[in-house]
Amino acid sequence: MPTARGTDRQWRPPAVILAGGRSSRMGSPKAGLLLRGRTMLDRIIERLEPQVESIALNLNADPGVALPPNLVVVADTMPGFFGPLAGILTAMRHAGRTAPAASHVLTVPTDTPFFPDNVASRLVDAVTSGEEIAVAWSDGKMHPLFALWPVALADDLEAWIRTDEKLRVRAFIARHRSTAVDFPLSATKAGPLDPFFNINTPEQLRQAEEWLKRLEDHSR
Ligand SMILES: Nc1nc2c(ncn2[C@@H]2O[C@H](COP(=O)(O)OP(=O)(O)OP(=O)(O)O)[C@@H](O)[C@H]2O)c(=O)[nH]1
Ligand SMILES: [Mg+2]
Repeated sequence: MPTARGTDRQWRPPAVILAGGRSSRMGSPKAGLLLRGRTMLDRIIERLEPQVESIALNLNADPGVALPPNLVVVADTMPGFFGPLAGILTAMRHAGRTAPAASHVLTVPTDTPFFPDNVASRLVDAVTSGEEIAVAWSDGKMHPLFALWPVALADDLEAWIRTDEKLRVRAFIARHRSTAVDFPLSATKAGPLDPFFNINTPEQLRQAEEWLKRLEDHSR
């Protein structure tokens, strides 16, 4: 079974980009936001593509931007905006359908454009069984949407979404075997950058623009 460490170190997981939320703090869909002239989605795909076997986009509304023509789009299997866990469930179901040999599926949110270029391989290396979740950390914080999810947990997750009131990703992780994978701050010419810098608001978009400007200025 192409699972992980011990069986196939080169294994690349299927991946799903999570863009199914309402973007209420930002006010417009985050996948289509421009960051120094390129969409967040383009930036995420470019970084993710070399790391994974396949990419699908989880989306529940108009992204507000033209999508790459070959990109597979999957809406939540449980409609109703149940939050990120609904996107994770959709990712598990999608992988179960399209990559039946895969033990795990990787999720990456659409609003974190500087994520590490080895996030997939480090998470894959960390799991020791088909039942274990691997989740990214940096700077003492968990980033629960950067995780490798056992596809076999889909039915359990669906039942949890139907019954739990808070629907917190961390609480779901806590119910299962998981392993934490710590990532260092990225050493850039403009100083240390948390690779999981997350853009939820117009102010954070401005800060990300500022980062990119500094990085580009320093590389000249
Ligand atoms: N599939 C799905 N994904 C969701 C849902 N709600 C949030 N997400 C995803 O979860 C991740 C983190 O969510 P937030 O950063 O809070 O994004 P959001 O909910 O769109 O934004 P806010 O409305 O401002 O909270 C993003 O990648 C979202 O796309 C949902 O109901 N369904
Ligand atoms: Mg939200």
